[in-house]
Amino acid sequence: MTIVQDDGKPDIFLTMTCNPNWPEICDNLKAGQTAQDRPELVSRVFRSKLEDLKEQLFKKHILGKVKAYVYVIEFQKRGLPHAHFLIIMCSGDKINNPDHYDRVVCAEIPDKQRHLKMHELVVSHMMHGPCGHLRANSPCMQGDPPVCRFRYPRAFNEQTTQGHDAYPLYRRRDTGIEVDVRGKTLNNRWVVPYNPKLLMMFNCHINVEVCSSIKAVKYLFKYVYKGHDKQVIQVDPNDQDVVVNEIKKFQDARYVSPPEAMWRIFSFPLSQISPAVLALQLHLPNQQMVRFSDDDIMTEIVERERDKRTMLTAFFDTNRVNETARQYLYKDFPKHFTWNASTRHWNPRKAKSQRGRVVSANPAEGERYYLRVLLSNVKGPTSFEDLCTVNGVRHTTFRKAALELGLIENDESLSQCLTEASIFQFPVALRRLFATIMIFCEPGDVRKLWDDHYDSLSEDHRLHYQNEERVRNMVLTEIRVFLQSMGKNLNDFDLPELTEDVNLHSRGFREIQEEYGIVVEPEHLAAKDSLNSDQRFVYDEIMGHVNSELPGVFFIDGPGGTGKTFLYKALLAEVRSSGFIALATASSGAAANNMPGGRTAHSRFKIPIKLENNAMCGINKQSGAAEVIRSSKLIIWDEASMAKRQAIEAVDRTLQDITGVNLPFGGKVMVMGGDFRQVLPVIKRGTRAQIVDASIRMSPLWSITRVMRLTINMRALNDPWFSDFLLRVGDGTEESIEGSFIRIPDDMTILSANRENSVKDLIDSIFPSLQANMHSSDYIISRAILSTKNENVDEINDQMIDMFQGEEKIYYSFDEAEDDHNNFYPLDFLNSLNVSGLPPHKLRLKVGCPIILLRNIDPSHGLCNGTRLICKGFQRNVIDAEIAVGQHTGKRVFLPRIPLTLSEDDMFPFKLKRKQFPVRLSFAMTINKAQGQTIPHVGVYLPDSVFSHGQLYVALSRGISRQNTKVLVHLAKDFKRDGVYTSNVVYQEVLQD
Ligand SMILES: Nc1ncnc2c1ncn2[C@@H]1O[C@H](COP(=O)(O)OP(=O)(O)OP(=O)(O)O)[C@@H](O)[C@H]1O
Repeated sequence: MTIVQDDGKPDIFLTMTCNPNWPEICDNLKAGQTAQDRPELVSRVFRSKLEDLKEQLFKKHILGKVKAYVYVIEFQKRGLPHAHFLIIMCSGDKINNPDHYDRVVCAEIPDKQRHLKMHELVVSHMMHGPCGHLRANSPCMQGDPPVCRFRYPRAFNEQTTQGHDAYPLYRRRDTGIEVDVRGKTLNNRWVVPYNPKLLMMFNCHINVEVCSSIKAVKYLFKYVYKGHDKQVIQVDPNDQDVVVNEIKKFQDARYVSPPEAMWRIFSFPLSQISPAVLALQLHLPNQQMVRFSDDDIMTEIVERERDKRTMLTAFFDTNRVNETARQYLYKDFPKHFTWNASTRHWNPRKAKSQRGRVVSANPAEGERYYLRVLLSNVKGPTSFEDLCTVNGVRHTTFRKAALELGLIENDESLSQCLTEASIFQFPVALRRLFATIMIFCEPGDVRKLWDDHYDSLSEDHRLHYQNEERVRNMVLTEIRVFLQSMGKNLNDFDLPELTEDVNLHSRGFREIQEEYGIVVEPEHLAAKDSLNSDQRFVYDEIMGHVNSELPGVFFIDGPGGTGKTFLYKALLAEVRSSGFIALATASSGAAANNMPGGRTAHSRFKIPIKLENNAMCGINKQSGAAEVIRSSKLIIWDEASMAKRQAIEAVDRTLQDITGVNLPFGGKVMVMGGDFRQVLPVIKRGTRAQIVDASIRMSPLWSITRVMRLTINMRALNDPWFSDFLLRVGDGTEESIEGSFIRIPDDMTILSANRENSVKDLIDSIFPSLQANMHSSDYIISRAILSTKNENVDEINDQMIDMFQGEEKIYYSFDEAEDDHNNFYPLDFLNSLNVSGLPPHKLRLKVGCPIILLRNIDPSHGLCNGTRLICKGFQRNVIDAEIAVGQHTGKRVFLPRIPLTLSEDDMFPFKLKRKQFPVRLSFAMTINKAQGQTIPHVGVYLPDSVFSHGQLYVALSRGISRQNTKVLVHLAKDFKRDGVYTSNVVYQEVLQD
């Protein structure tokens, strides 16, 4: 599954068409013959060119290192042979942004004077059409009115951008270059995208496109569907130089159904495809397949077959007598045993391993399906009965056993979740859980859940009040608050009516009440007296504006650790303690959680997800959301450097509209803060220029913003050398070699002679004496290892949970491909997907281990994407956890399983729905998730270099000292220098004034 872990996306789609004028063809034609008269010659030459092309692509890595590919060759009955390739690159060479697209693909006609040969090749092979009004009868013109089905002529385009469908919109500048093709004048709008090197080498039509979505796979497999001639699959995960001549090893692909083939692309490394996959029999007890002829007698058949072993029963038998066999799943058996069909025995394997696949079963088949589910998860069963026995209890059906093991979903799971949570006896947390279930878990019958669990939901109130109605109203009122903070109303659900508002303070707008309800911590109020000189200056300036009701737009520019959050807390406490409203917002939930009453800017201002030009936020002028803004004396927006300027501009326009004041942000005192050295706004597959352009610094608002700097690093106060080093890394001024490689000080590095040992060394240095400290939340939460990619993070988390003592709880997700009525995507395939942003299928936890939340469950109560928690207890359908960071530290919460789907639906050609607890382990986490957090003992694990602006700086600046920050870099083998170097990406253009 390495490919999907990368990001699951194929990178390049390439089509090569035979050139009938290749000398290898022309020179072998007899007088008067054309290529069409010699199909066998054409086919031979084309295949040999194809071998050359593969050599270039997969051995010489001309477009980057290739991890896997699949191709289809079409020998059309008429027309020229051609081949389509779908190529997946190795993780370091993934084609992820338009700058990279431009290095691989060109869609312009080269200048004739400067690149004559290239110019001629493009004109001969890469110009589409003409079609449209230039040639209405071109075969590509279809529909009514007819349009070119390849959408030529394309629009001119100054720079490459990401299109909405599978392909990017390549750069096609209006250069004025025009060429004559088939009697018409064409320009860059007609160029079929190509790769210059390949075009030069192969002198034929060779279309190269970057696939930015999996939808391209569907396109490719259309050809397999059509039953065309051949297709070959190769996946090479270990980059072994396996010499395989697929042309010789054609496989008739007509019988491979497309999803199955896609599944193979995603599932199997080459070594596992090449030997045929052994289909493992699957049958219920005494229901194996039996062969007989028409004249066989029934009783004899039964007698003959009764004791005949099948692969499955022989698997049980082997497990009974062979202890080593018991460590394998049925599907993995062929890797270690060979099946002897005549003796009907599994014998220990001596030769190369083989891959097995249990014959598929559809959920509609009932028990056979559940048998398969059990076999896919339970190791070493010795009989059908043994498979049905869970924790010593023998179940009567496979379904019940699978249910008991948590492998399939219980229809009653939501009700059980509440029952299990009620055991912990935290009625407030239970009410929050009830609201969470209503919002996220799609319960079928809310009223029944309410009725069944009312006693536990109301337990605490019933102790104090006798009046039934009042108690019910109190419970409902509280649930309403949770619902409202998540943007929903009580009336949206089938619940009893609230007959009296028990909350006497809730007159007026809820948003206003909430703000007035924020408790000012004495510690924050006192913070103004311990501000350093920089902080004091900024504080006085801002409070001067607040007190004199003067408008003002500020930006507090401070490197990580210079006390921005500390200062915000002091400002918020001061304004609030005087009885005024101060709104605390931040770009990320994690940063919002660091401030009392903090909300994400998106939820506070209702910023639209799609930010068109001149967008406005979705706040109604008469609403509480508008009123609370109008009433506020101060607005803070932390991490504004991470927000898109279009979002900030939308807030500016909206505030002017709401307040009716024609001044920036409606004349409010707006305090933004952040650090441009840290991660910038996320633009999916954006170019460097697009990312930079999205920064607030590029906004017209920047010119009226007063920038104030904090320079004293309070986090690393005791280690001035370290804070200077961090600044040099962030500013990109640390001395570098080979462009961007900087040296990590020797005492901060972990030596990486051997990958496995060095990872262990890193873990030991960040989590020393783990066994003795495992149950100290402070110890656990003050440490983390950061890395760039999920796969590296998973590697560490897997090791750490093994090291953690205590009973392991495994939660399996329930996965489905939505609307997959034909069961095209087998469950094992869905389960095997490990996708960033979704929890794993197999979630392994232990009491005391740290986890990180992957969704905004209830941001105003501290449960947002990125919140770190500590596991306190497990039930089958609920996790009991404690918030471990931010304002809500110590709060107990119950987490239910919730259905999660991928926000990017172009990741797979189907919609994956995974029902799982929305958490991952967080001994290790990605650098982006750690932004804004102080992690006193921080490890930075860099098996690959960082790839975006500010990542290395964010990782290092989570720490507080050189001594407690450790970096592990896996250096390239050919890197021959003293010391450890790693790449540091800094976009200078966002740092310079
Ligand atoms: N004036 C101060 N007195 C004492 N401690 C301070 C002061 N200012 C900041 N600190 C402490 O320094 C550490 C870093 O401060 P803070 O988290 O506010 O920095 P930041 O600029 O918000 O960092 P980042 O950008 O990385 O989130 C915190 O532990 C904070 O409590």
